[in-house]
Amino acid sequence: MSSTVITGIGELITNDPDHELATGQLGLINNAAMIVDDEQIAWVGPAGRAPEADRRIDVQGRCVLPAFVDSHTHLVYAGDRSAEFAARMAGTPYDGGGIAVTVEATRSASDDELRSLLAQRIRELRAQGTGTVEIKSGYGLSVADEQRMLRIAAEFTAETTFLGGHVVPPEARGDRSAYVELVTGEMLAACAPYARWIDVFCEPHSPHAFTEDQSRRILQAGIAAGLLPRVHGNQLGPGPGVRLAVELGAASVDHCTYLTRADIDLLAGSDTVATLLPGVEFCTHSPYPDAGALIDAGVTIALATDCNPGTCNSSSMPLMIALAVRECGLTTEQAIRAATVGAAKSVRREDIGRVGVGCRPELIVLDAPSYLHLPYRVGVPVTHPIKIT
Ligand SMILES: N=CN[C@@H](CCC(=O)O)C(=O)O
Ligand SMILES: [Zn+2]
Repeated sequence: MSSTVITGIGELITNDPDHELATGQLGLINNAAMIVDDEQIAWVGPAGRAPEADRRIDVQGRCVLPAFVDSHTHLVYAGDRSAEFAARMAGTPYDGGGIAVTVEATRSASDDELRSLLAQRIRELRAQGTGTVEIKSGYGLSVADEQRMLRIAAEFTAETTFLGGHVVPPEARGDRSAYVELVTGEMLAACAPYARWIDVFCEPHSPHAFTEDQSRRILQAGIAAGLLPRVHGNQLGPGPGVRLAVELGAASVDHCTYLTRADIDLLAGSDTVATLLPGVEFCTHSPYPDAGALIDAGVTIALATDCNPGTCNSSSMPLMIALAVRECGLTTEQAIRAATVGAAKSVRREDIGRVGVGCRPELIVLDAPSYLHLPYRVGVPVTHPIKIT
């Protein structure tokens, strides 16, 4: 096994406020170094005390942080909905209807086409600082198409999510209950071997998505099959998503655009992370969620891109940080925590999103001396993955 010392780190974000040298909520260490072996981080401390290693990377005073965790994406798809984006910028509201357009294009694509589109999207998000990524199905909506989406996604990540309950596909609209039967039966059985998570679009404000009862049935079936629940909720208006997520012990409820005081209190008393997706508000011309109210109540929040062809076709975590700071009431420190350790919690992982002994060496360096440059240099590609081997 070979070891690498990364040194010359002007600012190191550890997200470990308990480290003896760390300060603030980001667990910041100035003039830091770390030792990394092939699999994990082996030592973190001041540059002057770094042990010897086989190889040396000197980042010359730049800022190093854990790679972002993008805990909510829909990256397996074919087709293009840029015209829909243009219509929304002109005032057409989003209701989930465009999902069927992507379903048709995705069903028509071959495995190789989907794999190569996904590989390109993964390259794109890595260049923007993302390490671990969660990927959902949900544009197949037939047994075979959902299964192949997850099979292809699983070639790229361990965080795969079965989203047969995204919308009711066009051919099933005459009998919505029969579609729920399919999702909870044959489709779940075919998909569970390729998925870690189950998700549902629980949204009474969309004619295409699922009611509270249907969503509960879908999530409970997934749980019974060994999958862990997460929920798309409270995106288009107030609704039952948060309540259902907390009731079922979901790791995360995502969107949280429209929350009541009762929703915030429920989240505060639970272990469910509120995942905010401000790129969606940007791309759908919607109001931004009030992240400050969640933080004040003690709720753990995550930030993710929701990268998908309909509501946010961006894989840029730095953009989500900038939007969270500019529009959602977070400090830069809170936004970076949400994009790293908060998002890691939303996929129930402790080995990512932090820099500590035993963590995975998913690290990025900024072309900047300070993390403050992340939202400050909005739109500028300042993130670079650190290649250990
Ligand atoms: N809201 C549901 N699903 C996606 C949008 C998918 C689409 O419009 O294609 C989301 O998270 O925003
Ligand atoms: Zn989504």
